[in-house]
Amino acid sequence: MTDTTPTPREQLARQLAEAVAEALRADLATRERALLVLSGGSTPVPFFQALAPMDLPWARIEVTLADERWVTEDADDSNARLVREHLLQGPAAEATFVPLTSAAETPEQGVEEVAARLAGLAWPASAVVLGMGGDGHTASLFPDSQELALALTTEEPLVAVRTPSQPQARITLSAERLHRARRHFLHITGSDKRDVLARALSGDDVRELPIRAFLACPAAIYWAP
Ligand SMILES: O=C(O)[C@H](O)[C@@H](O)[C@H](O)[C@H](O)COP(=O)(O)O
Repeated sequence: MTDTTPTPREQLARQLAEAVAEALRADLATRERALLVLSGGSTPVPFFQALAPMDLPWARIEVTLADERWVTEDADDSNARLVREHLLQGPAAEATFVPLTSAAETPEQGVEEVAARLAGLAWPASAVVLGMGGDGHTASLFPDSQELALALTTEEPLVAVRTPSQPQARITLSAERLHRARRHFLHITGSDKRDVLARALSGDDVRELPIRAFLACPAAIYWAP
């Protein structure tokens, strides 16, 4: 007899999907369109898979990314590919997805075009779902990035980011634009990230642990072992 009890991480993904769906429904009760900002990486996949089949007016929902690696959409490490493969399936395929890359060689060359693309979306976002790396980064706001100070202070929506800890050039929503949301969710799993979160909650230096810029938005923390 196979055990069908969901794991803590599967339960977490489902609870987060229900909370995000509820946020979208609430906003769409009074607005024509709603915007959802998602992070990439590995953690969100079960969340995307739990959200995709939900009964939502997907044709009125816009989806974009908190950040992206500056790679083609068919690359293994493309966040756009992750969203298309795990979220924009079935009912959710009706959503409007706005990727953060262009045909430009570099994010520095592409940032203006992508910013123009974002301008027409339904800001403030209904929800921003953030992840977190072991170094306390979120989106592509990395402690070892020379663009971190700019990304934390600029009024511009997007920043091109290069950082020694990452193999690819990246583009990220700025802290200002990530804050332009009605709700923030932090989706993390495992004991290592729990310990990083504990450190982040016990200090104030955002440059040391950039996730700190979003812990008092307020943020709903979705963590499972
Ligand atoms: O492009 C990315 O990689 C994400 O947007 C990034 O900010 C992610 O949320 C963290 O790196 C955690 O990634 P994992 O979920 O893979 O640990």
